[in-house]
Amino acid sequence: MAVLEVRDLVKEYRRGVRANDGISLAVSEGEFVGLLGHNGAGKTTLLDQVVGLAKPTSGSIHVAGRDAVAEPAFARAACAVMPQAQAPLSGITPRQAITTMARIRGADKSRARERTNHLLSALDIEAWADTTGDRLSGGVRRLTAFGMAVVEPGRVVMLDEPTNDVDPVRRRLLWDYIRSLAGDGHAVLLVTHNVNEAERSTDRLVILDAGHVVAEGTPAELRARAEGELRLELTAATPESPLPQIETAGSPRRDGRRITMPITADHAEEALNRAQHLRANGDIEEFALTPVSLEDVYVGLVGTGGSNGDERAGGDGDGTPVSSGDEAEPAGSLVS
Ligand SMILES: Nc1ncnc2c1ncn2[C@@H]1O[C@H](COP(=O)(O)OP(=O)(O)OP(=O)(O)O)[C@@H](O)[C@H]1O
Repeated sequence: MAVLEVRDLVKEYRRGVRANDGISLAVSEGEFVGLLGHNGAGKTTLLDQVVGLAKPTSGSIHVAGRDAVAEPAFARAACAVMPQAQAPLSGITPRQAITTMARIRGADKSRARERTNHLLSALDIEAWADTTGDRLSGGVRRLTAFGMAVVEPGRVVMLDEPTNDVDPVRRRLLWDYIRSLAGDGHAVLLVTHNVNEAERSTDRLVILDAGHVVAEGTPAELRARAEGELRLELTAATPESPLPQIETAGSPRRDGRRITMPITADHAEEALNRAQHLRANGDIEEFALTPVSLEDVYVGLVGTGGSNGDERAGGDGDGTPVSSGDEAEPAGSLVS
């Protein structure tokens, strides 16, 4: 059953910025959904509207079957939110901040203490439990904010970039904890720019571009949209070196000396042989053949992003697509 249901949501800010432009999505009990999108795609605006911090221009939001726009107090009680901005922790410690949030959200003293200890341990921040906020690192502040949000989680848990500033080891603890929240039946909606981590942990992903949902599905479903199952990454001898003659499953992309080519599994062996030959000739320095990642699909869908689409590079965030222009050949052809 969908605990969070958003339909045709439009949010137009005063100066005419259409931050959400007809978004529909649903998150069910026990489901972990990742929300991806470029800077300014409208992710935070969506979360803000669910808990009444911004009012929709049109469309509807239901939390546990109730109209969240008409009943913002209910929505706030039913949703745990970790905002994007750092929590104001000056003069208070992680232990005090998390315990206080537990009390605000209805826990009695002993439960608040127990939940706080559990979170400090699960996130491995016990060493800083009694250090005041102004002396905490950015990562520990972020983990404290996460603890504050989920100490008494509510039926919906919404997290806006919780892993920012967090070290790789604790980031894993954080992802595991978020996964366990879904395992306990909470509906989890998580905003992130970390496509690879989202791919590993979430049940489903929703990709936003300029206020629209441009794709949604399980990580495997989204990966299946890619051209070819593999990527051949080559480092050319010089930025001017011609594109190597290799049969591709789509348009190669180029970023200086770095060239990325979509390859089908059927052509993998041929592509490797060709790359080895080019390296022996000194035409390329190195190469690697890797399975297609969700990041490849994501970059193909939203590119560098931009609220009016002007900044799009035709599908590549860090490289220049060479599907048109002098060096280009149509997808699926032998490029030279
Ligand atoms: N209070 C506001 N008034 C006017 N425009 C706003 C306001 N808040 C956000 N915007 C604009 O709405 C658009 C969407 O912003 P939003 O913060 O929702 O994006 P986002 O996807 O969360 O971005 P990021 O990944 O950078 O956090 C942007 O163009 C932003 O400048």
